[in-house]
Amino acid sequence: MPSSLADEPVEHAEEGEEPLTDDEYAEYLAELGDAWEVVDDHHLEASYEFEDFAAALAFTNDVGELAEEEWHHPDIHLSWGEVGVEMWSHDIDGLHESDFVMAARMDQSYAEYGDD
Ligand SMILES: C[C@H](O)[C@H](O)[C@H]1CNC2=NC(N)=NC(=O)C2=N1
Repeated sequence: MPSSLADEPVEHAEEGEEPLTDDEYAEYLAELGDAWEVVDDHHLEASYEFEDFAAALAFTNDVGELAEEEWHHPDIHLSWGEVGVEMWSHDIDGLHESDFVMAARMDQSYAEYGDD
């Protein structure tokens, strides 16, 4: 069973490394949930929906803990019932495999907020 993207380590971009091109990131994007899209070949963007503000805040905190653990941080927009996320590698001002790993980890976390 091939390892899923979420199981990959978050390895930061090397100094001077080029951002991924659309051909290079296509395979990673295909492994992410439907919430994600690439914007301007620069960053990943997703919007996750929740039943209320409290659930959206809890997810925001989960993402924040993940970001601190991996030292790889998204921009997060918290609203009532919705969390918007943007993910890219500041060091190379573009996309790196680590951004897709983080997005896959966020999808995994979101799966725990089922519509029960
Ligand atoms: C100043 C701090 O070390 C840098 O911002 C680290 C931590 N978090 C980061 N997060 C993201 N998304 N990209 C980075 O290059 C990055 N580098």
